[in-house]
This record gives sequence, C-alpha cells and structure tokens, in this order.
Amino acid sequence: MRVLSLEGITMQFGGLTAVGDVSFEVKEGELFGLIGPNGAGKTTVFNMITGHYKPTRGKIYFKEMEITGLVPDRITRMGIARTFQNIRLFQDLTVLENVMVAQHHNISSGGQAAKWFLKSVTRIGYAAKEREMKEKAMSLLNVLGIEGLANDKSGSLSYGAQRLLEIARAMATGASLLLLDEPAAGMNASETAQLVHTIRKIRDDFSLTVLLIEHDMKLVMGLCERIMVLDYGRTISEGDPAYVQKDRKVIEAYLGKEWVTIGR
Ligand SMILES: Nc1ncnc2c1ncn2[C@@H]1O[C@H](COP(=O)(O)OP(=O)(O)OP(=O)(O)O)[C@@H](O)[C@H]1O
Repeated sequence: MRVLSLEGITMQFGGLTAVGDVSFEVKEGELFGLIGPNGAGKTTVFNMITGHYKPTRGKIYFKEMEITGLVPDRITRMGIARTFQNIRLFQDLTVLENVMVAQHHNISSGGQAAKWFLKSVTRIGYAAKEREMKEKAMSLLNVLGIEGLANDKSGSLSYGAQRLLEIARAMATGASLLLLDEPAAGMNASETAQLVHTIRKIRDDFSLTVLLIEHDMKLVMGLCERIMVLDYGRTISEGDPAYVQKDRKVIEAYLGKEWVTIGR
C-alpha cells in the first residue's frame, strides 16, 4: 500500500522554481531516500509534505487522504513527523522531558509552552499519566540507545546524540511516517554505522515508513531501498541504489566520477 504520494508538486519562490513538477510514491514500510546537490529542493519537498510550505501546484496524499496545504499541526496529528536539518530541541529541558513534551505534540511551539505543559502534568497530579508518559519516553530512549542520557540537559549532548533524540521525539508523536532531514549530519563514522542499524530496527519494530534526506552516500546506499535524485528542483533519477549509483545523470550532477571508483 502506498503511504505517501506526491503528484506534480511545484514550489516557486518569486521567480525561483525550488521544486518543479516532482512526483513520487512511498510504500508502507519502505526506506526511501531523497538525495541531490545543495539547493536541489530536498528540504522544500519535506516542508511541503509537513505543511510548512503550501505547494504552488500539485497534490500530496497521505494514506489516500489529500493533505496538500493542511497546517503542520494537523499533519502531525495524522501521523507524519519530521526531524530538522538544524536541530530543534528544547535545549534547557532534559532528554527525557524533550520526549515527554513531544508525546503531547500539540505543544510544538516555544520552550515556555513546553515548561508549562510539564509543570501542569505534575502539579495537577496526573501521577499515573505522568508515569505512563515517562515509561513510554524511556522505552523510546532505550530503542535509540540514549537512555543513559535521560536526565542530561539536551543542550549538553553531543551532536550525534541530539540527532538521535530528535528521532525519539518524532517517534513520540505516534507517527507512522518519519521524515528525517540529514540524520547523520555531524556524526562520526561509527555513529553513522550504528544509525543505519537503528533506523532499520525502528522501521521493523514500530512498523514505520521512513523518508530521508542525506548527503552521506554510504548511509543512503546501504540503507535505502529506493532513492529519488533531485537536481535544480527536478527529478533526474529514481530507482534502487544499484541503479541510481550507476546512472550517468546522477554521477554527473551529484556523485562525481570519483564515486564510480572509490565510492563503493
Ligand atoms: N523560504 C524560501 N524562500 C526563498 N527561497 C527558498 C526558500 N526555501 C528554499 N528556498 C530556495 O529553494 C532552493 C531549494 O532549497 P532547499 O533547501 O530545498 O534545498 P536542499 O536540496 O534541501 O539543499 P541542502 O542539501 O543544501 O539542504 C534553494 O535555492 C533555496 O535557496
């Protein structure tokens, strides 16, 4: 079954066509990669799916329901969650609190709202509710392998751990489709290798569908089952990793000739 479907999506900013007539489908349970050079339009595609931008033209469907132009909060509640290229965590809340706040995904704005939410849950005495939220949040941190950092302030974490926390937060919304924007950015080689394993595991254990943007080609080629390549807002290739990495258009526009000899 297809989970996500984009039909002829176009996004113009004044005279600039950031994304031009892009169509693709992501099937349930798939690990789908969106790649291409800087400025190709990848994040703009994410922003249209999540309702941060309204497409100039085209339609977007999630599980056969049209979601084009719906507000981000509504789209999150329908089951789509994302991480951001520039990490967006509540830096002065703990790791555990960050995940607990994300469970209540209506509270998506500023740190004050997040603090108010946590305080009211505790003060009004929803002890059982709080305990349940804590347990769920801890189990997500466990899955991501950062449970040992639960009581640390998120601002004190390494870059790699912050990226994992962002994934935990996206999962905490109860989403069935995760959009990950450069999840390996800032990670070292061993963290990246572990991330491949983790993304596969959460896909399997939580029956998720994952759409990701990434510049680390080893991760993309080793993890994704299908890949779409954008260049100047247009689709230049789509297929499995074996096909895409041999496609001359992709090598010329993005991977470079050195990929052919050393990349694999
Ligand atoms: N809000 C905006 N207003 C004007 N131009 C924008 C806006 N958002 C994106 N763009 C432009 O759209 C084009 C595509 O940008 P986008 O961020 O989607 O690329 P990208 O493929 O994600 O790049 P990168 O790999 O560097 O993150 C760029 O030329 C960018 O400057």
